[in-house]
Amino acid sequence: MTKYIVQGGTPLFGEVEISGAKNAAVAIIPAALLVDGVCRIENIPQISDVTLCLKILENLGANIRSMNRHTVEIDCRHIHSTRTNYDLARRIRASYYLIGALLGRFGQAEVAMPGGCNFGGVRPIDQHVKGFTTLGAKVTVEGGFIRAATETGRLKGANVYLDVVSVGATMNIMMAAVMAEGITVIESAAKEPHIVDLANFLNSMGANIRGAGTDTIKIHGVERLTGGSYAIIPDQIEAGTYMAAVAATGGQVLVKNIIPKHMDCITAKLVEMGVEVEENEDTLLVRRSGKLQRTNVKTLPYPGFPTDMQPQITAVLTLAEGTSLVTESVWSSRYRYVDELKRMGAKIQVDDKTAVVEGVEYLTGAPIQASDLRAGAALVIAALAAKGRSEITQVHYIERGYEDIVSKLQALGADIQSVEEPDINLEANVG
Ligand SMILES: CC(=O)N[C@H]1[C@@H](OP(=O)(O)OP(=O)(O)OC[C@H]2O[C@@H](n3ccc(=O)[nH]c3=O)[C@H](O)[C@@H]2O)O[C@H](CO)[C@@H](O)[C@@H]1O
Ligand SMILES: C=C(OP(=O)(O)O)C(=O)O
Repeated sequence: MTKYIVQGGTPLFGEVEISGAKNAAVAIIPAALLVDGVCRIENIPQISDVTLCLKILENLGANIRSMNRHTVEIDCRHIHSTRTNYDLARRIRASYYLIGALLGRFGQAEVAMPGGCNFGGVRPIDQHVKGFTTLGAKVTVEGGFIRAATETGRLKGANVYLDVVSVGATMNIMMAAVMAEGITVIESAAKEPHIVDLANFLNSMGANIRGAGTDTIKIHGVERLTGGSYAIIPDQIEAGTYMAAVAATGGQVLVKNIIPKHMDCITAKLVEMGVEVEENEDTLLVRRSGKLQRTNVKTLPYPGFPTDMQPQITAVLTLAEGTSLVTESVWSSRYRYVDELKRMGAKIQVDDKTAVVEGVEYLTGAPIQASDLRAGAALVIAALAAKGRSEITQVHYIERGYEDIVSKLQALGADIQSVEEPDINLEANVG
């Protein structure tokens, strides 16, 4: 079992380089299945979700060459199966993209029901299914697999009106439609930066997608996608997490390799809280010396405040002067980390979708456990700011989405170590 040991209370100083975006990478890698050629993908983050995505593709017959730590070449010219490995696919949320990609290229797909972060509520995929069926596929669930297939081997372009703004459904339907016959229009589409990134990737391989980043996306089906080279955008949420860490601990950090526009929704909130943020071409200088001020935060689809930053900003608000309200409006529930923050002395009351956060003078280190990826990030932030020692367990969740988080924080002066410990066998101690 790996755990992080954090001795908190040290302000962060220095520079941090942001990696490629997880939620773009986990879509673009499956999208390589649509390409009848070699895709060179650069700025791939070294995280466990990416490793899994690559393994799933390899099992389907993709030839994957690692060119360097952040660049892979994926050759999907000789895919031999449209049925994914059950145990691999069920472990990540993004495995749902394999359905759109396989269906779009081969007219059929069999993929395990997706996993991913468990926020304590449901994570439906009905809008994905609605999109596939509107394009002419039959979708069933059998033996834990989602099976999607067309009668003719090729989907037919159509208008898809999403009932909820869904990142996953928007990207999945885009993948399925890229080689469909005719034109597909996705209405009420999500607008996150990774949606634009996926469209740019597919267009660079020969697709014809217009309007990504707006709520109407138009896709002219093409016959074939060929190879090319593409670099993934920087991770908005990883960058936001380091910004939040500086806000919590104090100090000054240059956050490098970012797209400032993508950060506006996060920067604006931190500035309201008294954090100074200086924007340059592809960096943000983040500084906090005075007291943190209270604010209210409501998560919304892009360009609103991202739900994937909600736990991290809440961790910062536990140390702000006054009472803040945090409202989660994307997911029905995403507060499993709150009990862990309370172990550190945070004062938070959750009532349905709203957390009432009463700022405290300081947090104290404690043994705490990550319950999902961003919950884990929030605990790291709290532990860095807290007085004393924290032990964070279940850090494999954190490593799903943060490349080298321990060494990046150490380079900023944080006292954080990753340690391996044998699992405790409770049964062996009985009697
Ligand atoms: C791999 C990946 O990119 N994961 C991100 C993606 O998840 P994911 O794609 O699962 O999230 P969605 O944008 O689809 O979900 C948004 C909302 O729509 C609802 N919904 C979604 C699909 C559907 O078929 N039916 C339905 O009702 C969900 O319950 C949720 O309330 O976007 C979320 C919202 O920004 C992020 O938190 C996740 O980090
Ligand atoms: C919830 C997240 O990821 P996933 O959808 O892959 O579980 C996330 O990135 O915060």
